[in-house]
Amino acid sequence: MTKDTSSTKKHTPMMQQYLRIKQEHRHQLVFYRMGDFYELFYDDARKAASLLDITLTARGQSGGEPIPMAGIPYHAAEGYLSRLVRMGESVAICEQVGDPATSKGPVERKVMRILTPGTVSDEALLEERSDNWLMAIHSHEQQYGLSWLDITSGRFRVMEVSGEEAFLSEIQRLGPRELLLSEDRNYPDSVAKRSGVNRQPPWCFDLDSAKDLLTRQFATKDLAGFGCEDMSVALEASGCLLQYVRDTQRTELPHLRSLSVELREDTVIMDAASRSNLELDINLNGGKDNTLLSVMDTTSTAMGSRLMSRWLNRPLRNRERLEQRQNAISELLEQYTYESLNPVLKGIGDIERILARVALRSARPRDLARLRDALSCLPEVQSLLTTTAGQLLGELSERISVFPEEVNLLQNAVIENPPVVIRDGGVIAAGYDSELDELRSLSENAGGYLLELEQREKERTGLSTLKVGFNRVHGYYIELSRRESDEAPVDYIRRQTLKNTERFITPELKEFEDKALSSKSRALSREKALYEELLEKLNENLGRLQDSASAIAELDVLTSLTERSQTLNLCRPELTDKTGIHIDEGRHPVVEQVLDEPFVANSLEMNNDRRMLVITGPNMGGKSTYMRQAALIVLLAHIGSYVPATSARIGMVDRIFTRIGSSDDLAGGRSTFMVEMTETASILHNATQRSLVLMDEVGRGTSTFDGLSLAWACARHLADKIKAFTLFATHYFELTQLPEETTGVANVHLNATEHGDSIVFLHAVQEGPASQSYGLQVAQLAGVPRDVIHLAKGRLEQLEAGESNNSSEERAKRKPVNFVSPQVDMFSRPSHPAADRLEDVDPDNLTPRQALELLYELKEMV
Ligand SMILES: Nc1ncnc2c1ncn2[C@@H]1O[C@H](COP(=O)(O)OP(=O)(O)OP(=O)(O)O)[C@@H](O)[C@H]1O
Repeated sequence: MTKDTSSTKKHTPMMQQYLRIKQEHRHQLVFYRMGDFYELFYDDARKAASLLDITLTARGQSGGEPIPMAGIPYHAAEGYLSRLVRMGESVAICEQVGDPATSKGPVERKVMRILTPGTVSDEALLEERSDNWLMAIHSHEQQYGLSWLDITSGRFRVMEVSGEEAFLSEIQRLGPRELLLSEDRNYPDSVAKRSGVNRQPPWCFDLDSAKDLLTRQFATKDLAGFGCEDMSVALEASGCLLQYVRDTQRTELPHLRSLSVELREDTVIMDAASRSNLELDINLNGGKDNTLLSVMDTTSTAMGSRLMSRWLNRPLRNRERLEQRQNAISELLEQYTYESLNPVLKGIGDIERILARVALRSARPRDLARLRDALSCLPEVQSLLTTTAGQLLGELSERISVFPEEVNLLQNAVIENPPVVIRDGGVIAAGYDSELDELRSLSENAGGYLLELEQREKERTGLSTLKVGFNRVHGYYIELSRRESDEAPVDYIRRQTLKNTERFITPELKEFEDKALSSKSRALSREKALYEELLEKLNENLGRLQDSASAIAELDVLTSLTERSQTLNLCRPELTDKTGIHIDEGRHPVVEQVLDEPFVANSLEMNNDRRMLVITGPNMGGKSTYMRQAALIVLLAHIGSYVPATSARIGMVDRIFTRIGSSDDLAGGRSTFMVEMTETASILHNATQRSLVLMDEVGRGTSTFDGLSLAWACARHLADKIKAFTLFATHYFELTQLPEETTGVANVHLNATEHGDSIVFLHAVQEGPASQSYGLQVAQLAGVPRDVIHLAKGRLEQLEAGESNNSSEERAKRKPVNFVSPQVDMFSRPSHPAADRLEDVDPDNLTPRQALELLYELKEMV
């Protein structure tokens, strides 16, 4: 805060009040209510002006300085709030609670609502198809505790991970909207500088307070039942998170009913880079189209769509569970139940979030109308599922209850199409409450009474211009033209003089006004009380309602997967605990959808004798597509989905790694090559025999020899030491020698043919290495000027001639050396010192790092 706000002493009384409130809400923008405006002052004003592009002005002076101010009209506040929250800002809304008429000094004000990106539950402030995670993190050395909650569903999770990479990958998986970090911990910029980061004092992460808070929330003796009793770092994070939610919501949180532990080992692990490379729900440009989710998600409800996204981001390794999902799909397919389920599910909508708002007592009238319509659909879902025999569908059907009492209650209590807010009433149906009906009839019958009064007064006074009217400021009145106003009877008391008319009130009209207005306001408060009571009644069954909602969401995802399997012609993959991947005529689920021409299906065979495929072929030939389709098929199999192939047998994998494409991480201070090597290092450290690894053009970002050497060393390490299932696409033709050097490696290539001067890509995968590289033809296709192509052709011919002159005979003489691949074995000439150095090396006992260092050493020698 700037110096002009540091002392409250010299400030005006109003500013003193503001500064007191601001002191308690230092991390939030304070919206301070002033009549019809919310005003922001000092730094808040500067920030809001720049974020919202509104005028920064000044409101008088206080403490001897002008007060910077930015104002927002009260009626337009929602739009501005939503923009701020989307930008990751938190806002404290401070209302006038005192009566201006009786206040001495500034009207009493109080913060009534706190909006933060991770705790909003208002529909207008949320993205319908994304989870809205609030996350807290704590750490001790390399042990990280994560706790995350979606207040709009009550989903509350914890996890502990070791090591920064795992920690970063989980944050990327969940993409929290708001992140609570301790003030005394340092985290990498990708975490600490995210939008929505909120630093909390270290004592908020106290373990004992956390346990106390959590057991009170769940009304349990301890946390043993949740399986997280010993996860102290994660519990410290959970405690901070729960306290934060309590502070911002200022209401009970009955929909937070349990805390679940997530274990990384249960899932197919993907690091942050692999996840984004595969474009699961966000494409490489940051958009949402052309992603796996965009193709697979035809769910009928937003809660289903959010679950689908969670499934894709967290593939499972539990084969039994996955087979249950497959069985559910095949059952839905066989019975065509999915076609009948779709429209019913659409009618149910997003009850998960509605129920959360019911729990938070912030449900709007339309939420209740939607809940009423949704609950009325549940019996139909149940009857559609009665014929199922499968385990999972059976389980879901059991979890979906019917709620005749709640439907009845809502049908009787709420009108068919209620208004957006309860503020002005008109929500509770007639006939639901006799007291409300009576109060309403009093105020509604006013019209008839007033007409009768007008008629009566006209007759009594004989004045023809006499009219009875109502005005919001002055209330009821009798109006006479100026001309006739002098003839008003004595009991007419003058209320207001207008240009052409005079307005009066009579004792009778005043008495009626009091009664009518009071009955109106009494009806309104009665209605609000009934509304609260309604929410209360719905909350009595909250647990069962939430269970039904989550089962419906799961059914929705399964129905969507079923529809997709039919429409996209997918097949049921066989899942096995044996290692290996066998895919017949596989397709890339996303590329297939966007191509105008037919997609060329390709098979893939990987087994213990064929663990690495070196993939060559021209640029644009389809190497990346082929590799990604393998990963996406494996991933889809691990969510229980059918896959784009004619048949598939997938050995369960533990991790999927991708080193694909490169982009600079300039903001993070890393060059393309550095990014590439960091990702490669992570793969070499973490891949196992059960991992699927995609390596696309490793080493491209540096000089040819460096790059080739690196690519080669990585490939050897993956093939010889790790024995991971690896697809290795490369333009380094020298790597096609790998199958001769080591076991378990095979060559495949993407084919293309020359057509005159041009090239035709056939996109079919064939055994063996590619025969040539077609780089110049592709450049020509891409529109590189003819002169440049011509120049390049000349240079290529020179290079090729030079190479064949000096190496054809020598090459023949060279015996294959285990360590260096044919084109880099320039060091193996007997007279060279590098050759002696190589003599000392045992290639089988080299770590990748040693191999790289050795290569650099050798390079220095020549
Ligand atoms: N199997 C296929 N069937 C039809 N079209 C395909 C197929 N595979 C790839 N394509 C088309 O070819 C384009 C290029 O594919 P891809 O990016 O996989 O080539 P690449 O060999 O990795 O190229 P580069 O070496 O330049 O990275 C794709 O965008 C797609 O339009």
